[in-house]
Amino acid sequence: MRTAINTQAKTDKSVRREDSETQQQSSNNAAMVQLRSVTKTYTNGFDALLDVNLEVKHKEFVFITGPSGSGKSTLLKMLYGEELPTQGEVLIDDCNVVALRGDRLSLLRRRIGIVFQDYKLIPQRTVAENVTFVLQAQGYTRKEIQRRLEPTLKLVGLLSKADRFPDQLSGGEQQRVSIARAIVGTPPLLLADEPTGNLDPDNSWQVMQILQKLNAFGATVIVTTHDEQLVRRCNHPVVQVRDGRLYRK
Ligand SMILES: Nc1ncnc2c1ncn2[C@@H]1O[C@H](COP(=O)(O)OP(=O)(O)OP(=O)(O)O)[C@@H](O)[C@H]1O
Repeated sequence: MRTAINTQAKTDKSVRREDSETQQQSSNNAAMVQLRSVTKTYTNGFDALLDVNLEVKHKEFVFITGPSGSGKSTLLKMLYGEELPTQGEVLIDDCNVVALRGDRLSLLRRRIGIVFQDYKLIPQRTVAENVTFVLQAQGYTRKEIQRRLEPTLKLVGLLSKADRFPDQLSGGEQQRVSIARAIVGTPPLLLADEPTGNLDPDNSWQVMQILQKLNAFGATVIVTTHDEQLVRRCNHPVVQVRDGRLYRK
């Protein structure tokens, strides 16, 4: 198991623009994600994470487990800059998330795909539109968007449902749309926060198989889950969060 819970020296590089270039440059042994002595205290004084250290290497697949309220979502939120640590450093590919603002934070976020438990699809938009609207906002050409859309929908098994609206899909299908949206920009890092929390065992397994396939293609994948059975079924490193501290299982 390459996942290490440790402390390392400080580095801060600028966000690199080209995903594919960065992926090629990254060796398997380089850290994709590092938390260094991270504490998160919410404004009400609650310590959600306490002096936490974590390292996830490029191309690893790691589960984050732990009881409800233990700090799993807080940990993921800090990786994409939704929450800032009260103390410590959060590094993505050696880039200090805490120091980023504006465009540089937006560029970093383009390199991170995020999947949520509740899908967060736009009801008035079709599957294809839900998957591609971020690319449109980022200024991709129509040709490039089309080039990316078809293989992405194929990968999640929804090519035939590109013109459906979210309320015409099952929960499992909606979650697969949200995975397609997260990966259509080919981010090297994929974060999934309880992606199977609303799904039955069959759909959960389907989602896990897609995430594992993306990992086999080279993405670093971090998944939070309560589902011990699912964790046991997959052979990936597990980090448990308990009372704001991390434990390797
Ligand atoms: N904005 C906030 N302000 C204050 N406390 C918060 C805030 N967000 C989360 N918390 C608290 O921090 C703790 C960790 O929350 P977090 O959502 O990270 O837990 P979790 O492990 O993801 O839980 P679950 O599995 O139920 O989603 C909880 O006790 C929660 O109540």
